[in-house]
Amino acid sequence: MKELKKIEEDYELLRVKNLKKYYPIHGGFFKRKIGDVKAVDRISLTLKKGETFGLVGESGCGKSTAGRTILRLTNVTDGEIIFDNQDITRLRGRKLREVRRHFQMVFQDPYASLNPKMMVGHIVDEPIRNYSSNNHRDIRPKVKQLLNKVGLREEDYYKYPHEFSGGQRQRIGIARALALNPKLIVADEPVSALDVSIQSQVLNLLKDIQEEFDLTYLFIAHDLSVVKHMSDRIGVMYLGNLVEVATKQDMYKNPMHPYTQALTSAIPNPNPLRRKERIILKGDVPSPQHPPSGCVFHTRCPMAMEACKKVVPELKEVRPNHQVACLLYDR
Ligand SMILES: Nc1ncnc2c1ncn2[C@@H]1O[C@H](COP(=O)(O)OP(=O)(O)OP(=O)(O)O)[C@@H](O)[C@H]1O
Repeated sequence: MKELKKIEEDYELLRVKNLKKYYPIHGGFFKRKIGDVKAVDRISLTLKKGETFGLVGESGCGKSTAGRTILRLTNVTDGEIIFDNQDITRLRGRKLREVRRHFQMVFQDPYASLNPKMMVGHIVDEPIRNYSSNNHRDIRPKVKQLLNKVGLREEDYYKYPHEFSGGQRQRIGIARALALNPKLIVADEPVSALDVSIQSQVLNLLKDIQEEFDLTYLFIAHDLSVVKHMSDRIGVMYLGNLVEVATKQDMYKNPMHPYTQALTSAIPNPNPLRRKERIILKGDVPSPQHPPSGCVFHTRCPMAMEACKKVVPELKEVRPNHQVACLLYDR
């Protein structure tokens, strides 16, 4: 089914340019600003209509912050977000609310993200009611239809979240995300809280509804194998920076950034002839409050050169459709 997916190559639904999101740190007696957590530090990416862009990286590298900032759930520190040919970087009030109806987020934890006191039907119809004067009864048929689309039953409308398993709760979250016919969904580790046995069912559901609802996904995960299953292109993040962007095939066959090479070397390969030698990175990820100078990866990079301490590498196309931010390729 995935192979038949139609990506509108020429239509950029989203363009993010030099996006920064810093969280101020306050301290001292007067609670003055004493620094910033540089959660996202100048990332650029584009999403074509209909594609799935996988964003991977270790915990704390800024993936969720990037997703939330792109959807304008938090203010932007610097940079530019163009969605559907509209600059939404600094929209506020009514205009922001209007554009937000085209975005939805599917969260990691289906236990925490659903209001336990609300009936499933009302959880799913809430976004519609937020944007219209319809009442529950007006939209009940549509909501029941949505429940069917995500593999739940019409009777489930009248139940409460605690009556469902983790996988079913994630289906409820997905039905709610579909309620307003969004154009872009950020799925933030949507299966990592679920049993392995049901992860693929939920991933397959996400793929199926992508076709049917004409969706574009930003799919966030720390696990490269999940991203591989879902994505057309993949971006690898390290300490608030995007270090490599490539098609799924290229990213796995020919990773170019030393960080991606280390990540891909950790993926188990059942074929012994294709198994790569595991690259173990030294040290821990530095604090995003005090990121290293130059290339943020240089303190752990097995290939680091003197220049890497000083020069910030730009994300550049080094092969067709393959961008890397690394001085090794900066010729
Ligand atoms: N509201 C906030 N205030 C201050 N710092 C924050 C806030 N949200 C996130 N951070 C910090 O920003 C950095 C990036 O966090 P983020 O959650 O975006 O990373 P992540 O890659 O999604 O990690 P995880 O997979 O663990 O969710 C972390 O150092 C985190 O502590």
